Amino acid sequence: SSYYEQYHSLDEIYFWMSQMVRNYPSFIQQILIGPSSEKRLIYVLKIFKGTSPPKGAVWIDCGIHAREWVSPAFCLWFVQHLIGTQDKVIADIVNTLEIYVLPVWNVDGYEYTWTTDRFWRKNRSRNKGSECFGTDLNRNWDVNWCGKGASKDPCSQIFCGEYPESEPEVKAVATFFRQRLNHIKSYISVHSYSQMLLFPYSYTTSNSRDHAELHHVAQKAVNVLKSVHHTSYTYGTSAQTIYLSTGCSDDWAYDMGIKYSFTFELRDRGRYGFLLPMHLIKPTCEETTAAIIEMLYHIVKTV
Ligand SMILES: Nc1ncc(C[C@H](C[SeH])C(=O)O)cc1Cl
Ligand SMILES: [Zn+2]
Ligand SMILES: [Zn+2]
Ligand SMILES: [Zn+2]
Ligand SMILES: [Zn+2]
Repeated sequence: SSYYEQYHSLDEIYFWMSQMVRNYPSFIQQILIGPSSEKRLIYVLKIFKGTSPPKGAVWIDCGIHAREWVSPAFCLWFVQHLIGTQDKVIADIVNTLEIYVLPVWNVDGYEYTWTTDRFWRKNRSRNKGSECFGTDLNRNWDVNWCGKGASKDPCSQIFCGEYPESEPEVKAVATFFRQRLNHIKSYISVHSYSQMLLFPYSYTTSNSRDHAELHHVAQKAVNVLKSVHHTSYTYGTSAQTIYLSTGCSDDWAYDMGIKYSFTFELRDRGRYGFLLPMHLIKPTCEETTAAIIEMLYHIVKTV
């Protein structure tokens, strides 16, 4: 099976990124956004094919949670698809918007799942006064930090960290966003598993002021997704659809003014869970790509 139908180690993904930049220097740039807590480098790829200045940017991150391996697999697939396809809709999008893709956010945790513990979720930072390592990078954001759905226990899988943005992986992305606030129009975070498309809020069950539009975009995306391989997704606000949680990246982005803020939970619903077999990478990436292109097409019409 092809390169894009396999899971790849961190070193392989670093090599893949350098190859993409080398092979498509006019379309792809590599941006170093900061070090991880173990001093590995965190890179974002910027994809743009336009000749006139971009009308805005969209952000897609993968691998915030280490064990969710299909997420980085999707980011690699998606970049390859943006570059390799002749699709008119995609051409329109990459000629108008810059696409920022972060293939592996939690680099230390991802490496750890390859070497030591396949089910690790958090990053690998040391916690003062505790034997337990790691903070949940999706509970460390400065938005109702460490309230419901997060824990102050360093040994918890949803440990919120010492303080908001205490983790270098979070600080790097937050800084990147603050430098580009009016430029970035959409935030999409890719997780697994449960087959859900979620949007703010997760820190309250109330609807956001943009609920109707976000609901519309999610509904369209889920319908397009289903049309590819008959995969059913649920969708709605995080708090109403899964659980209340605080300090999440999508809520932070939304409250910073990035209206089109979404979290994907890819396949499956629990049969394989985080251990999604390689032969399901292709259908998962095909359906998710179709859904995200539908969303970006809606967004590109609004800029
Ligand atoms: N805003 C959010 N959107 C989705 C989720 C679910 C993921 C599932 Se891996 C998580 O718990 O971090 C959690 C939050 Cl806080
Ligand atoms: Zn996750
Ligand atoms: Zn609704
Ligand atoms: Zn099918
Ligand atoms: Zn629409």
